[in-house]
Amino acid sequence: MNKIDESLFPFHEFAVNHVEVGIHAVDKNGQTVIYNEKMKVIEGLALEDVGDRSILELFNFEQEESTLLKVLQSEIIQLNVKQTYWNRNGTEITTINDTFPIYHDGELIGAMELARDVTALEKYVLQPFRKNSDPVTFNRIIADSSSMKAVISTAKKAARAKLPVLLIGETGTGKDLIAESIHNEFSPSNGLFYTLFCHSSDPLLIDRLIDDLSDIDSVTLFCERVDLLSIPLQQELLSILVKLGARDRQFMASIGDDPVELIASGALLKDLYYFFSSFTIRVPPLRKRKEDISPFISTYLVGRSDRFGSALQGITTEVEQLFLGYHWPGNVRELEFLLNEVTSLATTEIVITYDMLPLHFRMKSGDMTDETIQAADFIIQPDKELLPLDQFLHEAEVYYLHKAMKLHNDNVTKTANTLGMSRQNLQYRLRKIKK
Ligand SMILES: Nc1ncnc2c1ncn2[C@@H]1O[C@H](COP(=O)(O)OP(=O)(O)OP(=O)(O)O)[C@@H](O)[C@H]1O
Repeated sequence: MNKIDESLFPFHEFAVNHVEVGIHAVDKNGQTVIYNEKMKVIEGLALEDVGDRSILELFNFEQEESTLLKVLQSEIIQLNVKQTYWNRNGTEITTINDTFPIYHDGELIGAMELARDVTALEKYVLQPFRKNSDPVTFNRIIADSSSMKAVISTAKKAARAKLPVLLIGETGTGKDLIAESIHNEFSPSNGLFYTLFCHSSDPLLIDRLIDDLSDIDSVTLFCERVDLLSIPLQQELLSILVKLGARDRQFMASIGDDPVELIASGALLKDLYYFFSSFTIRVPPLRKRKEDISPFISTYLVGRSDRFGSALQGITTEVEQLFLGYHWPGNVRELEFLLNEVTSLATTEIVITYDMLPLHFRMKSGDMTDETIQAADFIIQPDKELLPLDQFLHEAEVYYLHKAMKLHNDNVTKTANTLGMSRQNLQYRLRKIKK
């Protein structure tokens, strides 16, 4: 490489780390060589996690599902490949990826993936419960479980009181749906429903909010996942909210974790929490209200049949058992995406059978159910053959991490503290055992 090229290295490095596109490059052995800032945000991984591990180890991909590996093997460019998954923070991410083989002096030296984050866009395009432009109301929300009934009852009180509301819950539990239903409870008198997507660290986000809202008197502002906003932007947001507060405006926000924990870890500004928390509504994860799974599926299938004439009417007992045993880290959204995937491939089938479930789901659900490994499996029995040590240690790790997560209600930070490891390390291990 000549001198002029070398002098451009700092520019290249700057561009790689500031561009709003995730970049992940691997050498021809599949080892990561470039992993930029945006990719870290998208995948929720730190560079230490990536280190010199191969991408097969890092992600919950089947070999044929990793586009980087596919391109390394086939040397064929892959364009516009959509991937949806849950990153280490439990956040659901949808990206559109372009992946290219990389050559030097005519020889293949690796592959590079460029990922565009389309999560926010995707959410609004792909929501079967948001038919056309119908406003979302409480009667759209599936709430058969007593815990969800209590949530809806508090949300209705909040709608009447018109005080700030903070919705707390894991990703995909239905916080946006509840916020919009609160707004529409007394529609049209509530005016505009404005969502501020806080997933972005764009410094102009708040400026745009001021431009959009300063002349509108009657509005509900919903700050979606305010805990994902940087602290300086949270500070800016708070001072704007205080200024905007005077007129006919309602404020709501959602966060993805316990507020005390978020404040302690520096992810949420205490004063912003106080601002929103006149009404706090905790939306339970789906694994804690499994009574909602069947009604959700029935409503989904009826909707699918009305709109696309699908013949599917239900699920087999085997699939139901699997769904009831699974821990649904992506909550209702994960269930909805799974049903989208299954129903889009169905033709004349009337019920969803185990064989119709995608391989990635069958593997995940099999690994993480209690029945897979029992404590007794670790006791040496005279009538049982000994396992190779590696296999024994692997099974013990799966068992121990699964139990530890359960004890802490699937809270990664708390489990990591108890096990004396970093959150990143635990996330990496959990992903590894899910394969
Ligand atoms: N109780 C429910 N009844 C019907 N649909 C639901 C329910 N809960 C969630 N959904 C559907 O699941 C998807 C995710 O819901 P929503 O966007 O409200 O979740 P969220 O908790 O706000 O997620 P995030 O924290 O990622 O913003 C949506 O398509 C929504 O329609």
